[in-house]
Amino acid sequence: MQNSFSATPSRPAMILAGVLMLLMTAAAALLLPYANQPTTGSNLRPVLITALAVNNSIIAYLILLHFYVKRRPATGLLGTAFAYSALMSSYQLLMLPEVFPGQHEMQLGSHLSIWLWFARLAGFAMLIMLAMLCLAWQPKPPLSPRQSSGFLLGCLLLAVSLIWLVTQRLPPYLPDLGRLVSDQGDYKALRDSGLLIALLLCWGGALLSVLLVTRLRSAFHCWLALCCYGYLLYLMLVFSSSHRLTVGWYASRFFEQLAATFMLGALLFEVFRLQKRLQSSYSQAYETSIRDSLTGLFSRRHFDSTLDAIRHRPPELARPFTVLMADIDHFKRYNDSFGHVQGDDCLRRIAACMAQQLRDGDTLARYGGEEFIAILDGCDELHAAQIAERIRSAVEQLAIPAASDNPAPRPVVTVSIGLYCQPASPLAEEEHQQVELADKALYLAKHQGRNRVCLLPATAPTG
Ligand SMILES: Nc1nc2c(ncn2[C@@H]2O[C@H](COP(=O)(O)OP(=O)(O)OP(=O)(O)O)[C@@H](O)[C@H]2O)c(=O)[nH]1
Repeated sequence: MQNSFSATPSRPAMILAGVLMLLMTAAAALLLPYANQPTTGSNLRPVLITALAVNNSIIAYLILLHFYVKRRPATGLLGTAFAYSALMSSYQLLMLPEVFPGQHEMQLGSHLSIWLWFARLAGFAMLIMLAMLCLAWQPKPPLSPRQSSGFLLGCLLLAVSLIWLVTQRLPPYLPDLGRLVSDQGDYKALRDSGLLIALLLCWGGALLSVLLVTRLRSAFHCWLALCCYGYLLYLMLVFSSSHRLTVGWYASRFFEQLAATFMLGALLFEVFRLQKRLQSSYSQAYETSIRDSLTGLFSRRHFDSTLDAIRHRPPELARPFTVLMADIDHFKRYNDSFGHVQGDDCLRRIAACMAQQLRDGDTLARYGGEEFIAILDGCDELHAAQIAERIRSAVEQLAIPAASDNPAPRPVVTVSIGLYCQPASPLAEEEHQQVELADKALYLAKHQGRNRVCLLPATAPTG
């Protein structure tokens, strides 16, 4: 069930839902004494039913999309409940005399009008209860993609057949409901007929099933419960007034709209939350993909793409840059003496030390094994040599004890550094040639006795 709408309600969300529930109750209680007061307002029935149909269609669409992702049958049924309500509202709208005044066959008689209203509300509540029942018995693994397509089709068929049954098949067999509402909009008789009690029981059942099955463990279910509560207040206000277009009549419609608005708000919030989660997972995945897991420096792949971007920038933005390649001296001996775990620690300390010596805009990466590489953008030979010397000296000053068989004069871990400075007007044109040249400089540094910086002149042959 938690997988269906996963976010546990946060404290502020619970408080907001609680406050809204209290406000709704207080507003309904305040309005009750004036429920029968007539208003001078015009008949907004078509507008209100249109709003309801649109809102419920969007809600159904969003829930069914959620079902398509999570493939939980209960979610499919819940979407069906809202789709049913939306379709029934649309049907009711098309039949209103105010919408097609000339089309007599389209106009609702009181009999059909009451029946459609009753069937929409009762069917909606029962479908919510069915969804909750399904949630309580829901099998743990979600449906397979094929099963979920079949289930979705089944759900839509269920909604459409229910509507067909309600609108086309059942009306001739129903007792005459027309007498329950007079032409002047007096529905006192409807109030006393037992239909309202039946609707109250349906929505009470729906609210109870949401509370019992979900125990409000997710934010979405909190709002679903509030939606059911909104429908209960709606029915109470219908109960307390006896005429159309009275304060109670308008207030009841307001609560019905409010119930739909809560659901829409909750679903849009789910979408927003999902987008936020997606964004943060993407950022996390991207960060992981460009980082070396041991040292936290950039990965070789990221270095390559950065170098590529620098190499291909437009000529008007071209400026010199330096490729710096550093390699820990006699690291094999270090590993052999102290073991790989301590070797890893040594790599991490040297990586952090090197990163400290560079500017924010420089790209420092682990090139592989005990080799590091950096791009010092906008850095000419003079500055690059100073920075490289600073790095070399900082690593030496870390004073990490070297292996006992290290032939260096000072028994600490050191690095050799090779530099290649690329002037603004390129000498080395081929892909990765700057790296090859920096590697060549590093080889020279090793050859000349290690723990030193060697710079390959930019005028060196590029072959
Ligand atoms: N602990 C540890 N060792 C690594 C890692 N990657 C590479 N190495 C070790 O680094 C050592 C590199 O050895 P060599 O390529 O012979 O170079 P060197 O001993 O540093 O000698 P010079 O470079 O010539 O000074 C090998 O022993 C590798 O096992 C790593 O991630 N962790």
